[in-house]
Amino acid sequence: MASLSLVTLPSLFAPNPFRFQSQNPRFSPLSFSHRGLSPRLSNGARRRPRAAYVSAPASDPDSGGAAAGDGAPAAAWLSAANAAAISWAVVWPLILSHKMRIAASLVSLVACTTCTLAMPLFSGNFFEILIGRGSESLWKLLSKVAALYILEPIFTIIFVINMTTIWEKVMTTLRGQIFRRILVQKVEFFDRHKVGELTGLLTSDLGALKDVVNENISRDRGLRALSEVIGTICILFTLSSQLAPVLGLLMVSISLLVAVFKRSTIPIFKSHGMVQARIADCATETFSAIRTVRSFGGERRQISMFNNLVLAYQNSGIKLGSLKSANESLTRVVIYISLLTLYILGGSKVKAGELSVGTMASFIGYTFTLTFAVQGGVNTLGDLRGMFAAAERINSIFSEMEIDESLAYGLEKELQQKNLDLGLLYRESYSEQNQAVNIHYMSSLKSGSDCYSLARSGDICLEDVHFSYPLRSDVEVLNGLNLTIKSGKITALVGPSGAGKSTVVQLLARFYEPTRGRITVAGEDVRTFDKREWARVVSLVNQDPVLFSVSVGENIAYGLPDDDVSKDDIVKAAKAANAHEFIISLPQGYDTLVGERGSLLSGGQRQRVAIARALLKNAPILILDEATSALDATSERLVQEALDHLMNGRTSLVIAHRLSTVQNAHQIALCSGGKIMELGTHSELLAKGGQYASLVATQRLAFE
Ligand SMILES: Nc1ncnc2c1ncn2[C@@H]1O[C@H](COP(=O)(O)OP(=O)(O)OP(=O)(O)O)[C@@H](O)[C@H]1O
Repeated sequence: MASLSLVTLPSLFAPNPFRFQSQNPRFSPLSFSHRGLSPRLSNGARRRPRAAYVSAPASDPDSGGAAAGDGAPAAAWLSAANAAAISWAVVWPLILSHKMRIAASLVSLVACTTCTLAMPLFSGNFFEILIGRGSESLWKLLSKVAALYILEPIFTIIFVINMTTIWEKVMTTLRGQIFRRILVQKVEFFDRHKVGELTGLLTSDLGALKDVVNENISRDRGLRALSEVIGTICILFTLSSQLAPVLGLLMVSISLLVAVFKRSTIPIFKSHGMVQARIADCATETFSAIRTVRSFGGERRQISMFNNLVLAYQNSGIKLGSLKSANESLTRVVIYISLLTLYILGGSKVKAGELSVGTMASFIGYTFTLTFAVQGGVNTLGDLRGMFAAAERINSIFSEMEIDESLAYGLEKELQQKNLDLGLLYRESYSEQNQAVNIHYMSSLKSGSDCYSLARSGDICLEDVHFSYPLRSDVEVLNGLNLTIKSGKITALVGPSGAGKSTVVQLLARFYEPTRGRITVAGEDVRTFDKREWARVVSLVNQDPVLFSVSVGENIAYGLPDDDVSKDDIVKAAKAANAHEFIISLPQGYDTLVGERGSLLSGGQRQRVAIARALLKNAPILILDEATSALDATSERLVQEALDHLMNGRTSLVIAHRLSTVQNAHQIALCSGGKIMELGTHSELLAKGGQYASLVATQRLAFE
């Protein structure tokens, strides 16, 4: 992923040039950049900044990834909307794209296995020479052994490097794919799944997939174990068809033992893993709620909770250890019994002159090779089981996924305009027919400039809007809401708690779409615009704006996440938002980090940074959802001034509980029971003596 690289221009900022550095790699998923595009002018056109203070993401993750086969056009995601995220059909083409490395891996695998399997044979010859029966000289044999000792590690290195590289690349692509597929899901998907669940999917579940190769490329594991088992059995039957079955029996019993062990430990492993996860949960919850813990004196309770979990973890760990040691001992017993049988049978054959001492010695060597290889192979099977379980978990989450088509297609269209050949990850599902459907869908979407000019000049109308949240589809939150938000004017939306005001905001921001009715701008249904374009024309500032844990400057620049933003533009926006003064008083000015979710700033400061971000975005439609409700009088005044500046000339919808803050709005709409019950100016509604008037009375506001 590209990190947010920042261009500094010493000539512009001398003598103390600002040095923005990407402090937080988590910021980097800002993807699909418009590198080189510049902030919009008021007419929607783009302007190139004089100097890029905060640049767009340094490299487009998709273009960068495309080289590694990493990247999927949104249309391809769509065509694969119901395809499993992890399946052979997905993974196999990714593996096959590294043909040279696969060939190198296979050749080196055969070569290093041959070296390994040749060693017991040479040991046998060694003993033959020692007892004077060998046909070659000792030094010649020893030089062959030395050559094996040199070659085996070299082939092993080639095998391990190639296998690791192939799998790392495949996993990088899969991670990118899954992240993108999550990112274009409908908002309700994020209502349904916890953040921890989704991050777990990208980290531990995909980690299990990654480990299956990383942990099985060593000797006696995975493919090497398999090739050693096959090779050893062939050699043994060639050496002695009578003794080979003894070792065959040994192999079967060890496999059974390890398999039984693995099965018996599954529940303990599971509970061990679960307790581990609960320990992590407990620690995260305690530390993130440390102020609540302190204020309630809850330290003892948290300590005892943690101790109980650690104790449970210890007990399951000890149980696992005991089972492991039992398995080890049993394996050894089986090896010893086999060796004893081999000594008895083989010894008598050597004595009778039916078997050479060298062959007998080789057999003993192969006993160990086979044992370890079989044991390793069974362990690999266990890991594979874990991998399939992880893939199943990932696929089960994906099976519920519903791609936000309008967002994905918008993204696809943008990428196509940039002539980005991303390579298709879901080739098998990206048929010509799919492409035709996608192109048709995309061409029916209105262009970005249409969207911008309509949003600048047209009224927004909510026409007979009905809505239920997908997770509570039986409860109708909005039922037939009609409202016209006039272009360039301020409309206030007020009403009792739970009336549906924030829901209107969510629909206007198109986080959700109405279940019935429509929202139009200048008469055009907003669904005819792709969501990326729509997002550019709507600015949303709410009560608790989320800042990223990067610097103040970068947070403001996020108003235009795909553009190179100049320092001048950032400062201008900050000044207009009444934020410049406090920003320059911070230790590193615009370079000061704001902490997780902006926790190192006060509520009012966060709010003003968010307003500066919205000012930089310069969107024609503005939505303020309780933007000043959490502030004290001084902050509120500063923020209100900034908001007045922001609202100037824009189509604004303001939601406020404190009616004093909206009395000057051009029109006030009273929402109740999912409908607009009253509409007019403050004085008109007061004169009407309805619900608004009684709300005003309740708040004891002496307006006139
Ligand atoms: N994501 C959601 N999923 C399901 N129901 C929701 C969701 N968000 C809100 N609701 C429900 O929708 C109804 C309207 O909520 P909404 O937040 O729009 O009210 P509001 O008028 O903004 O209230 P307040 O003034 O208290 O913020 C409430 O009953 C709420 O429980």
